[in-house]
Amino acid sequence: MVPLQEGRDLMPRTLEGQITMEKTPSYFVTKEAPARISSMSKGTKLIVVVRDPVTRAISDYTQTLSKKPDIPTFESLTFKNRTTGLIDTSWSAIQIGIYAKHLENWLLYFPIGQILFVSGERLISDPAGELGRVQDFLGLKRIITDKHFYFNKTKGFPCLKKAEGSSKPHCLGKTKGRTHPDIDQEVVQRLRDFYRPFNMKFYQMTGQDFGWD
Ligand SMILES: Nc1ncnc2c1ncn2[C@@H]1O[C@H](COP(=O)(O)OS(=O)(=O)O)[C@@H](OP(=O)(O)O)[C@H]1O
Repeated sequence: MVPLQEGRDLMPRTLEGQITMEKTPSYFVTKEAPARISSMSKGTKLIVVVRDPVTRAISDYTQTLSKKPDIPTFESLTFKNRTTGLIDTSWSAIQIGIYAKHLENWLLYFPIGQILFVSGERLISDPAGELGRVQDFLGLKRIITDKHFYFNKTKGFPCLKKAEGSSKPHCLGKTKGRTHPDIDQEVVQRLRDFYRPFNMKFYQMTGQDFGWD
């Protein structure tokens, strides 16, 4: 994360009728981020894309594995002690998915109405619907609709019919939508049990049921 003044200097000036956006996934889990952003601009609207924390952890691991193929297995990193089933909550892949805990930190500085939670699952199954919510939240006209997307069977994900400034279709790159390794189902179940209470708390805090169970 860049220091506040530097971060502000890097941001372009926002004129009347413009919206300045900044995307840094790690902000949601960075302890100092809410205070820093709030002191820069209290009215900032925040958008967080969340997905099932178990799939998120496996996705995170898959990304690391692609860069460092020699890391231990997902199963061995998950536990502090496999025999007792004690989960290693200090492993970032696990820690990041405890959304309720991170959200508590943001609610010290921002009202819940200023944060939009986008479902990662619906972003795939109904991209236009989810982007409709984003446009409404930002006070924009619903310009992006169903017409802008098609389902790419090879990629297995929705893609844009036409990329901005181009007449060609555009999918996200090779690093998005990687095949995940098969994980021991017992470990997956243990993680489901671990996250359940945090997920319930998160649904309660956001007033949204993300259907992760
Ligand atoms: N349209 C489309 N195409 C490809 N991928 C899609 C799409 N929509 C959502 N996703 C999901 O986005 C996941 C990658 O996002 P990340 O959060 O890792 O992105 S980022 O690196 O933090 O910017 C990526 O996770 P993985 O499947 O684990 O790669 C996808 O599940």
